[in-house]
Amino acid sequence: MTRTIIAIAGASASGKSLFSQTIYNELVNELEPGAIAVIEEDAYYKDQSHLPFDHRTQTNYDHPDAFEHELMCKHLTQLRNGEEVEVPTYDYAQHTRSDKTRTVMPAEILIVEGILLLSDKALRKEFDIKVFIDTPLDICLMRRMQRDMEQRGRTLQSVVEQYQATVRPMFYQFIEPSKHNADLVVTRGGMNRVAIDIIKSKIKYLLQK
Ligand SMILES: Nc1ncnc2c1ncn2[C@@H]1O[C@H](COP(=O)(O)OP(=O)(O)O)[C@@H](O)[C@H]1O
Ligand SMILES: O=c1ccn([C@@H]2O[C@H](COP(=O)(O)O)[C@@H](O)[C@H]2O)c(=O)[nH]1
Repeated sequence: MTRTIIAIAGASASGKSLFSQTIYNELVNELEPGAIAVIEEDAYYKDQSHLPFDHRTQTNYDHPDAFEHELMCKHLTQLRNGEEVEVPTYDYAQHTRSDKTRTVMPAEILIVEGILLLSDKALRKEFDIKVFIDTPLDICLMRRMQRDMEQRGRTLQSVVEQYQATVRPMFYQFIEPSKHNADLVVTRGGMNRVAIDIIKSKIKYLLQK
């Protein structure tokens, strides 16, 4: 069986999750059970439970070193080879992994979404289709403020400070340059109906082959 791994990369709050989840939700009931799955790069943030909470708030979460990309690569290889994997789960409010894992079965179509997927050479080799969600950074910041305060237990001050200290500089150092590794660059992210339909058509085509 040929399996296809699709990477959806882009800035924080650019709409990667919305784009990925829209494709997944619109296809999941149409396809054979288990044909499609989604994995988040955020699940592979390093475990920091050995560090005091104050130290964890100081981590640069937008630098590649914050992730266990080796484990992610290993899991993608296992999934491609037809093996199930235990994906970690991440707690944004506690800034560390939770003690639960999520079992992911080897789907024919695997969508992977995350900020630094296209900046890592080893990870890039795992992807058959590479998409970059290209959303202006000021719009990402507005969305991130709202989302992080509502869903990730953050204050406005902490979002702004982190944005200036790491999120913005790391975007220019790592994420934006990685756009050139993409096969497709998508504007308007999760609301780009044409782009969503193109990826859906490609997935259906691959599953018919
Ligand atoms: N095109 C869009 N228009 C309006 N809101 C959007 C759009 N794309 C994403 N959002 C919202 O912005 C927030 C961040 O989007 P999300 O998909 O979680 O970003 P990412 O996964 O890139 O961090 C979410 O609350 C989401 O619903
Ligand atoms: O403990 C953490 C872990 C991550 N972050 C921020 O999350 C984003 C990546 O997630 P998206 O869903 O793509 O926005 C990244 O920019 C980190 O800064 C965090 O704040 N705290």
